[in-house]
Amino acid sequence: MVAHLSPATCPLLVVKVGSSLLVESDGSVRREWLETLIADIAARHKAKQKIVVVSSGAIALGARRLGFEKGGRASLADAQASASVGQILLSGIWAELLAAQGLTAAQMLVTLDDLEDRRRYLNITATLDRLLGAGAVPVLNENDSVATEEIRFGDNDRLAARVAQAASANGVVLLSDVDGLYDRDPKDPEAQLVPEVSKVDGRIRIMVTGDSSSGMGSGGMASKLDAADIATRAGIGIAIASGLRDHPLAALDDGAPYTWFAPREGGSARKSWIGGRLSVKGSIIVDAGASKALRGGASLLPAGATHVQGEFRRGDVIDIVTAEGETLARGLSEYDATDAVQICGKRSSELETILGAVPRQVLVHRDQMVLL
Ligand SMILES: Nc1ncnc2c1ncn2[C@@H]1O[C@H](COP(=O)(O)OP(=O)(O)O)[C@@H](O)[C@H]1O
Ligand SMILES: N[C@@H](CCC(=O)OP(=O)(O)O)C(=O)O
Repeated sequence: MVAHLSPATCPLLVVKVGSSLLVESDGSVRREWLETLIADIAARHKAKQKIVVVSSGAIALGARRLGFEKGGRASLADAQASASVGQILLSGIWAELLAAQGLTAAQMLVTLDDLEDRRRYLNITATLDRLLGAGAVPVLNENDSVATEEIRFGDNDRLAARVAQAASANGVVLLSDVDGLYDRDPKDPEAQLVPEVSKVDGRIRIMVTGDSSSGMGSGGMASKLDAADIATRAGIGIAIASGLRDHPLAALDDGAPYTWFAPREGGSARKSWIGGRLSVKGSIIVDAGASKALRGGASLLPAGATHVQGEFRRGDVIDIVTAEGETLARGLSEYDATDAVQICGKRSSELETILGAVPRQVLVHRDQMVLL
């Protein structure tokens, strides 16, 4: 098996399947193709690789049955109603086809909020762990019918990366309608596949254009790069590969091309959870001295802060931003914003006079902070 994704190097793999692969343009399920993917999953399961599936397709499937236009994406209400109809069909198909291979399907529908709230995140972790331990194949999707616009992932690429973190997976494969990341719009005949990426930076992001090309998915290549950034920071490698072939996982073993985003060294699970958080409640602007200290691994002291923005509570995730506007770090605030405003720029010895009791000397502790 291809080394990056073999059971030996990757005992737990997340497989994400895009809408365009699962649903035909007439709204029917690509059942024969899905049977070939599930045969690949069963082969890996037999080789002792645990698999978690992230399956899109609920909105695309449901929209056609409700007679909605624009693939059910004309409004949030359409998308939510479509997802309700589509999800029950989608889950049924996964359960049926996995059972045909002797595998037990387990459905989990999660929202962005579920993965961003620490307690619920840990609950998801525990459930995944128990299911995988019992030999089931968890099939996840976003709980589209309840998630509001503000708390939606909207694409399953980033969801797959966050699920990989929650499951402590070793690798992710995003199956799409393209062989991987190209160095420019893949419609350009000069476009070349990028086989490996060590860091998702501006040089990589500039290669990507537009939204979903199929019109059925939502994220396009940009959300796959976001997913790659989240996963690799958590020490999880991620592949973007084509699902247009039958047996798409076996095809990788037989030499089909793909783009590999290598996992980054270091970083604890807690820190990667902080770094991957998508909803940030506020920010603290810091001076040049604090920027330097933070880059050197120090905690953020009130003395180095110049401004506080947003309304956050102690324990919320905030960004730490330089005077030039660069987001330097993300971390858990030790103070409510109202208190943080008062101690901004003050020396440690002054804190008690300002706030009365001083439970903590730092605004953000280095153990609760990740440099970006
Ligand atoms: N540099 C690029 N390399 C590869 N694909 C790109 C690039 N820029 C834009 N794309 C587009 O991104 C599409 C994949 O995203 P999307 O349609 O959302 O897939 P899915 O539904 O599988 O999540 C490709 O089909 C391609 O048209
Ligand atoms: N949760 C949505 C999928 C979101 C989405 O479109 O994802 P993708 O096709 O992977 O870009 C659904 O099931 O329809």
